Amino acid sequence: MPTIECEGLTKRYGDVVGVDSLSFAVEEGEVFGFLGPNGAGKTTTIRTLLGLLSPTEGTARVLGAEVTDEGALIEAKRRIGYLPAHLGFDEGLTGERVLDHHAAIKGDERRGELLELFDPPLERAIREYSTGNERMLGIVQAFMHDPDLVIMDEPTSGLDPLKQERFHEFIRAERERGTTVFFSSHVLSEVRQVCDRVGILREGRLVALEDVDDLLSRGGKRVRVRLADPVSRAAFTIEGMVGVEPIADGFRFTYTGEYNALLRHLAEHDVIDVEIGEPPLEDVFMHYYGEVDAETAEEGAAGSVTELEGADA
Ligand SMILES: Nc1ncnc2c1ncn2[C@@H]1O[C@H](COP(=O)(O)OP(=O)(O)OP(=O)(O)O)[C@@H](O)[C@H]1O
Repeated sequence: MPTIECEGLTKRYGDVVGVDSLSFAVEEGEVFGFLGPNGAGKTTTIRTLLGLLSPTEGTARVLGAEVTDEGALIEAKRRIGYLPAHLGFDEGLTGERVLDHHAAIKGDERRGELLELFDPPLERAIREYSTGNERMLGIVQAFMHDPDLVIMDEPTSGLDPLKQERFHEFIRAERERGTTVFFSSHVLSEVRQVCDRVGILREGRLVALEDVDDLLSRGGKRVRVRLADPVSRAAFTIEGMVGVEPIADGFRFTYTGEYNALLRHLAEHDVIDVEIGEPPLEDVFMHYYGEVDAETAEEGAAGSVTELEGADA
């Protein structure tokens, strides 16, 4: 049984579509990243999964509980940790009281261990907290009852780079412990670092659902080459090169073809320098984020170089 399962999940706010016909499953032990531009429907999905919004159509189950079955969902939520985008803690309480309150409701298996990694000033009132402190308190709260599933809405927003890295390490360790993690993000590098799979949402629809490794391997390589002799872009471009841009003494492009073909091609030129870098995950994501329709994006997901090129333009 998948830990999260949506079938045709649709949420409308009057005439506004929040999410439209979402179908996907998150398996036990997976770390799943949910990406999409502003207004794509990430928060709507998360709030629906937690029973805070009711679906207009379709179904969703978390830990086997239908989200519309209040009794079953209350039971399931004992085993779920939730970190909302807007934390909404009671401003007058100290951090300690917030955690004590949570402990009384859901339990407290791991507070000490978590506070060693994320250390908000527990003795101070929430109104005195910085954004990052509040986020850290939220992380401790989401994990302290040792849940089987943790759902987080943009968990690293407001954390400084050091704390973000600590959070990523922590999530990797959680994965080893077998915790299922579902989180939304705008941060591509964090998804690449910690997720097994990613779903990309655009205008309420799921436009991609795949392994991060597949996404990366299909993304090609970023290449930058400097040449001793001038050559026109048209003459230099071969199959598999995407978004070829002139730079001083050469070109930069994404390469999705066979390595040998590229090396043979480069050997025909007088090469001063060549750099072959990271797969351009950002390009792939920008393709989904950009102003193309969802149908086109799906073709791009199947590996169409032309579509990726179109998105670069
Ligand atoms: N309470 C509401 N009433 C009306 N429309 C809403 C409401 N909440 C969300 N929406 C709309 O639903 C769509 C999806 O919004 P949602 O907040 O789920 O997106 P998101 O992907 O979480 O965005 P962000 O990255 O900006 O947080 C948007 O068009 C938004 O304006």
